[in-house]
Amino acid sequence: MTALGRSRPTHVLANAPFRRLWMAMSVCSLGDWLNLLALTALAGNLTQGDYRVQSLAVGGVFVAKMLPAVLLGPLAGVFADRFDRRLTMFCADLARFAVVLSIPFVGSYQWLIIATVLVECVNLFWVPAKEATVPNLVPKAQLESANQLNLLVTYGTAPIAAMLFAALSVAGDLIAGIVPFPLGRDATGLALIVNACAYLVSAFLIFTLRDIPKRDGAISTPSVLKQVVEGWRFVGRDRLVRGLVIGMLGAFAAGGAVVGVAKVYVEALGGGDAAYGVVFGAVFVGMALGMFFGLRLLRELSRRRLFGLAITVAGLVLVAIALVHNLVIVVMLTVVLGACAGIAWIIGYTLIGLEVDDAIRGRTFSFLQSTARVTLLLVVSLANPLAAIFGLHVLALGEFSYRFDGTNLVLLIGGALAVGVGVLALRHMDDRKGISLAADLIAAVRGEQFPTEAAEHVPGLFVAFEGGEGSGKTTQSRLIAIWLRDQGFDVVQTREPGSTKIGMRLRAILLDAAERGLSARSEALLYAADRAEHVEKVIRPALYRGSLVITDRYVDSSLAYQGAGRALDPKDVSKINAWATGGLVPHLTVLIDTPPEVGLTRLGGAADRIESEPLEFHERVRKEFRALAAAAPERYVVVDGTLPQDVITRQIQDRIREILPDPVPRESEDITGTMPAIRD
Ligand SMILES: Nc1ncnc2c1ncn2[C@@H]1O[C@H](COP(=O)(O)OP(=O)(O)O)[C@@H](O)[C@H]1O
Ligand SMILES: Cc1cn([C@H]2C[C@H](O)[C@@H](COP(=O)(O)OP(=O)(O)O)O2)c(=O)[nH]c1=O
Repeated sequence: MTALGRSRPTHVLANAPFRRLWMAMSVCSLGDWLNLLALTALAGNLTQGDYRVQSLAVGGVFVAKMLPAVLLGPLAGVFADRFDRRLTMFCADLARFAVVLSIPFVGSYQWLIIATVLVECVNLFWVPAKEATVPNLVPKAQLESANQLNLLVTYGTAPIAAMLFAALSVAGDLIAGIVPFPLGRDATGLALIVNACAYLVSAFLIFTLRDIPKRDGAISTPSVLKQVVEGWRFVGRDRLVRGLVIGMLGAFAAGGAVVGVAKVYVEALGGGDAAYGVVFGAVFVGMALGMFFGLRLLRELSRRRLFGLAITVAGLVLVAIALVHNLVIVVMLTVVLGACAGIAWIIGYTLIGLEVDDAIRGRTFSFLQSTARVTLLLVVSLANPLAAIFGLHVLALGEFSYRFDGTNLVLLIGGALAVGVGVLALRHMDDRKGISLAADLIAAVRGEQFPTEAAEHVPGLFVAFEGGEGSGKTTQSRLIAIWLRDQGFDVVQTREPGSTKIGMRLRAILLDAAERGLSARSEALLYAADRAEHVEKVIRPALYRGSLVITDRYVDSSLAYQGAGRALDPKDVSKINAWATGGLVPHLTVLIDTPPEVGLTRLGGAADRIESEPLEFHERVRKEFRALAAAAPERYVVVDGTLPQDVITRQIQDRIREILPDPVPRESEDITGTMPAIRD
């Protein structure tokens, strides 16, 4: 999406030859979608009567449409390379025109399938020739915009084609009512004629496009299967990407299930070809709505959570579609389904763009595209045969009878799968563990941000040490960490600022005594930035491994030093820190309360930027620490820092002992059975 800002796609269209090619592509895309709709509808109409035969017939069209690309794709790429591209595209368009036009005139299912395979074989020449031509017509800097426009017409024409198909069906029925319709058995003939004409228009546009060079460089069309296998090797390694890819494919499959069985399903509900067009279009209209408006909705919800949620809801909606036998409700639900799938796609794409390393981003995208094709092929080619095998059942419940057929079953399975994938994605990539989804959702609906994390829900144990300069935090946190390790706990001892790579740089800026000009606000933001890194890279991962995390300073330091010390609004400091930490609160905070006169005299070496603040500053800091502890005594232990070290240590140990988990987690006790428990 960022590319839109860099070079507007309209600039590419200012380029006359590309504009002409783009128009040809648009017309062809519209024709392709119309073709898919008309052929599946015609296949269904030609085999009306037997439910199983009809399901298989519609499924056959999908298989005939997809198989040539999978089997012959790479081969055709090599051939397409040897011919003049303009001539290739021109002849391909003429051939497609002739073959598509013949379908309604012949009007038999066998010819429909043969013609479909022929058209797809011709497409195998047209598509690589077009792909190879675009870089010749467009300067490199605008290639990305050109590809976006390309994508826009590839999918953007689908709802237009669906609506056109519905309109043509109605018009066809009307004409057939007045004069017996001569072409084919029904109104799909009209759609196929329009489809054939679209290819003819494209042929004309291409013919007049003299700028297409004969050939230039090789066209490479790697095998789809090879792309998938190789892509997974890179993509499968990363947990986040794995979650995203599985989720996006789940969303894709859910949409595919509806598209695959829509014709037979709509007919079972009493709808004709026009209704089929409407349901088909509803998926794409919903998708477009989801992509454009979905992200504005629930702006405050974590994107990763919204992603999983959208897929889960899509699954539930699909289940409802499977069970409700009312065409109007089904169309409305289909729009919702499309919207959920659209939201999932756009979040997935954006997250991959933002969070996946540069080095594997390109591969991830191309992996996704090729896997999406294979998924779609599998879903649509399995959906109809599965529906056919299951056949038609009518459940009689007293006076009521409930129809449940193969398409219902397919939609039900698709829905259940999507729910499973959605829940998996929610679990796999949750960035707000410990906060219930419901609480998060309610907050997001109200427009509130980041409800505080209830510390009890985080696995592991999180203890923070706080206090003024020289109060003895470092000494005590070290002693406590040793004591805990001795008991068999996995302990991560860390501190702020500066426990991450970025944090070390921030620390250098923050504590450099020469850095006098730093404003209070930027100081607060830099400490928060360090904390955000610290939480994401060190603390959270350790807690979720079940470790005990001991940190020397945390949010309270910012509230005390920046809030009270620098006199910033405590609410603001609290808010940026809640954002930075995702609301992570320690289970226990140990405050070592030492008067600044005492603490400051303990320090050796040159004073850093903060240490060299006047005494009143440190007094304010101390007061704030004590106020924070007094406000939530259950989460604090306050010890007198002037006491001898060993006395302080014992006091802290006594308090921590109360909240220590069992060193051997219950699950592993179950597994290990008779293994002795770990003692000293
Ligand atoms: N309870 C105590 N009594 C006296 N000196 C102490 C005590 N605790 C720590 N010290 C000493 O004070 C100095 C600062 O302690 P340190 O743990 O580094 O404080 P902080 O991390 O809070 O700045 C160290 O030299 C340490 O040995
Ligand atoms: C974490 C944090 C530290 N600070 C200050 C307090 C300390 O003077 C300094 C941290 O330096 P450090 O050398 O770690 O001091 P200490 O041993 O006392 O912890 O940064 C803030 O002002 N805000 C914060 O949020």
